Amino acid sequence: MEKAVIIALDFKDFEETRQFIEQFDESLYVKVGMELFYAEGPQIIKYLKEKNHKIFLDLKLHDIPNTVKSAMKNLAKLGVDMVNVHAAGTLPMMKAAVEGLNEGTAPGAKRPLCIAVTQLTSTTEEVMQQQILISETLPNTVLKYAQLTKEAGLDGIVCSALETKEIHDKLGEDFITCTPGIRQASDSLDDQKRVVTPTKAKELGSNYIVVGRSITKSVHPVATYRQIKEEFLG
Ligand SMILES: O=C(O)c1cc(=O)[nH]c(=O)n1[C@@H]1O[C@H](COP(=O)(O)O)[C@@H](O)[C@H]1O
Repeated sequence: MEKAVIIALDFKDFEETRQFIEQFDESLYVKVGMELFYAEGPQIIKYLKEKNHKIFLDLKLHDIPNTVKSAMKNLAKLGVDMVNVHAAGTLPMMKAAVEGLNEGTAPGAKRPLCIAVTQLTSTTEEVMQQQILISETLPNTVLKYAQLTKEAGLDGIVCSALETKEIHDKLGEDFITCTPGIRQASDSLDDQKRVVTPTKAKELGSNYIVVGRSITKSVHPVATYRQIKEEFLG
């Protein structure tokens, strides 16, 4: 199973992104989320692909099955490596997402991996129970959503590294766990709640860690990236 540090390019526009990317001379795995994609659209994907970076397009689709299917068909045409949905969209929506991706992927090309967000790493069990009105525990909710995700034919989930081990134990090592909410011990948590260090995420078996502000707001982004990569993959 592939393991990688994915850098979240949470920048306001193309220019900020270009300035960040040009500091690196190696091929990266980057994440383009709502902020950057809504500002720049497909041209940002084209730029990153031309620079030979792998791309996780994180738009967290959550709508009726027909809409998600059509949207995924269009996203597949961008030639990205990974996309995602919210598992809360339920089984029919997730199945439709995969159908759309299959239809949109060019013949002979590899369809983008598709993963589902279980519970956001900014959510605590208390908030989930009191505001989303899910009465289960958080680990049970993540597990149930992960089971539905697998049943729908997706490749894995987004969760906290805190949940990775149980997911791999129950659903197999091949089922991808992509884990944001990564912080070094000395970092500020910001809006994240279920937080893990890169070293701990490695121990717990995460396939991908997603790291944004710890790298992008660092005084030395390249050095910080290499250090996190060494901790997670080394
Ligand atoms: O799907 C995601 O990537 C995601 C899911 C989740 O549960 N939590 C989460 O933080 N993310 C994304 O991961 C990145 C984390 O950024 P930092 O908190 O700056 O490291 C952001 O781009 C979020 O949009």
